[in-house]
Parts: sequence; C-alpha cells; structure tokens
Amino acid sequence: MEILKIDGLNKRYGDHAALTDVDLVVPEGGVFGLLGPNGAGKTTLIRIINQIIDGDSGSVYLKGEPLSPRHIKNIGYLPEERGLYKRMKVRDQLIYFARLKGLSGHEARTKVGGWLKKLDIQAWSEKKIEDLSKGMAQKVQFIATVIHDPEILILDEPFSGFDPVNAEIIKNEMLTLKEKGTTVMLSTHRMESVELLCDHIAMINKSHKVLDGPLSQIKDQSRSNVFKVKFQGIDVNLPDRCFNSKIEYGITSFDVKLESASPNDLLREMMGYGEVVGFEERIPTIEEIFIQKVKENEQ
Ligand SMILES: Nc1ncnc2c1ncn2[C@@H]1O[C@H](COP(=O)(O)OP(=O)(O)OP(=O)(O)O)[C@@H](O)[C@H]1O
Repeated sequence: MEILKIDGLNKRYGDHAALTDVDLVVPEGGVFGLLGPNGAGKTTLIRIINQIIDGDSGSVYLKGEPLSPRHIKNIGYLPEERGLYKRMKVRDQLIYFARLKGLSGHEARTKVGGWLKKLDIQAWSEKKIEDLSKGMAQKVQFIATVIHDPEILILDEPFSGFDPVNAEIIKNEMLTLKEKGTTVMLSTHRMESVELLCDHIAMINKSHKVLDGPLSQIKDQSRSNVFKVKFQGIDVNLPDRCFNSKIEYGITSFDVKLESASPNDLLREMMGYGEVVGFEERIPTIEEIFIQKVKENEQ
C-alpha cells in the first residue's frame, strides 16, 4: 500500500520550471530517499506535500485521499531552514507545537517530557532557544517534528548541524520510528546516509524525475560486471584490458570487466599474473549512480 501518490505534478516560478510532470509513489513504511542536485526541485516538492505552496497542476494523494488541510496532522516536517521561536523556552515551545498539531494539554506535556528525556536535553528545558547551541536547537526542532506521531515524516537534510554523536542519535531515533511503522521521506546530499538508510529512492534532476525504485533494484540494475582485483606487489604486468590501476601500500589494484568469462574463470586468469590478495565485484555506489544520472541529463 502507498502512503503518498503524486500524479503529473507541475510547478513553475515565472519562466523557471521547478517540477515537470512528476509522478511518484511512496510506499507505506520504510525510508524513501529523495535525491537530486542543488536546485533540482526537491524542496518545492516537499513544500507542496506540506501544503505550504500549491502545484500549478497535478495531484497529490495521502493514503488514497486528495491532499487537504486535515492531512497536516498526518505529516511531520523538518525543513532545511529550521524555524523556532528564539525567545521561547524549550519546553513551552514544544508544548505549543504539540497543541497546534491537536494534542491535548496533558498529552502534550507527557510526550514533551518523554522526548526531552530520550534526547537527553531535560536540563535545557527551561532555557530559551537563543541560549542553546545549534545542535541542541536542532534536537528541539526534531522533537517538534515528531511530537504528534506523524504517519509520514519528511526530513530535509536532518543531519546537518549535528556532530557525529548527535547525528547518530537522530539517525537511531529515525530508525526506531521506522520500526514502529512511520514512513520516512529523507532528502539529503549525504550519499553514505542514503546507502545506509534508504529502502527506496527517487531522484529529481532539473525538475524531472530521472530515477525511481527500490535501492537494491537500482543498485542491481547498475551493475556493470566489473571486478576489482588486488595483487601483492608493485611490479605486476597487467593485461591491457585492466583500467583504474592504483598502487597503495605495496598493493596493486585495478578494475577489469568480466566480459564473457565467469567470475571463477576471471579469477583463475588473474592468478596467472601474480599473487591475488583481493577479488570482488565493483557495485556502483549511490554517489556514482547519482553522478552518472546527472551527467546523462547534461548530454
Ligand atoms: N520562491 C521561489 N521563486 C523563484 N524560484 C524559486 C523559488 N523557490 C525555488 N525556486 C527555484 O526553483 C528551483 C528548484 O528549487 P528547490 O528549492 O525546489 O530545489 P532543491 O532541489 O530543493 O535544491 P537544494 O538541494 O539546493 O535545496 C531552483 O532553480 C530554485 O532557484
């Protein structure tokens, strides 16, 4: 079942197309990565889903229903540009946001207390936002995003501004919410996070969707039968069809295409050239797939 469905979405800013005929299906549960270079149209799409701006044409459905203001409580949105009231105290502010999302006073106080404890910022609850460090304020904003238990959580660059320890805390909270059934839509330029966290990805480039599918399927389709081979020593006579050769720490490594041989045949052939200390298929990283897609669109 899908939680979000987008049909033929278009948005222009004057002469500039920010989204062109974008279709997208976000499956329920799991982490959905929304990727694309700067200016591709990701934030525009996220803002339309959050009903901050309208599309020019096309439709958005949440759990099969045309998107409407009553769906705002189903969504939690952490924008890239964070927005908190600087003069307001942490706890008061979180209770205020929780009430805005429809929680009763009692529910709001209980949930806010629980989250402050969970993210270890209880000691800061009576401080004003302007007195917090950037990372601390980010944690408060994260709590404000999830306080109403949204069914879909949209996170725009959620790890920026966090040190590695706090980024890990936020990542783990995100994964816990996913385990509980929350659908997470993650927009980020950090490809290693995409690789680690996403079950499904879509990529937008110059307002068009250029890639969409389960991460494992996309990676599988991008396999090019290239193997990375490593030899002990630095004076290995490589066959001509080897490329990307490198020498590091007394090890020679290079890539070679499988062509019609089987991996075993290739390995046997390579053993004829010297002492093989590494042999593995080179599966493109999401970063490589991303760069390739952007280049294809430039041609
Ligand atoms: N309010 C606006 N008025 C005019 N142009 C806009 C407006 N908002 C966005 N744009 C333009 O629309 C395009 C898409 O912008 P958008 O912010 O959606 O990209 P993005 O993929 O989120 O980029 P980034 O990764 O840099 O955040 C860009 O060329 C941007 O300059």
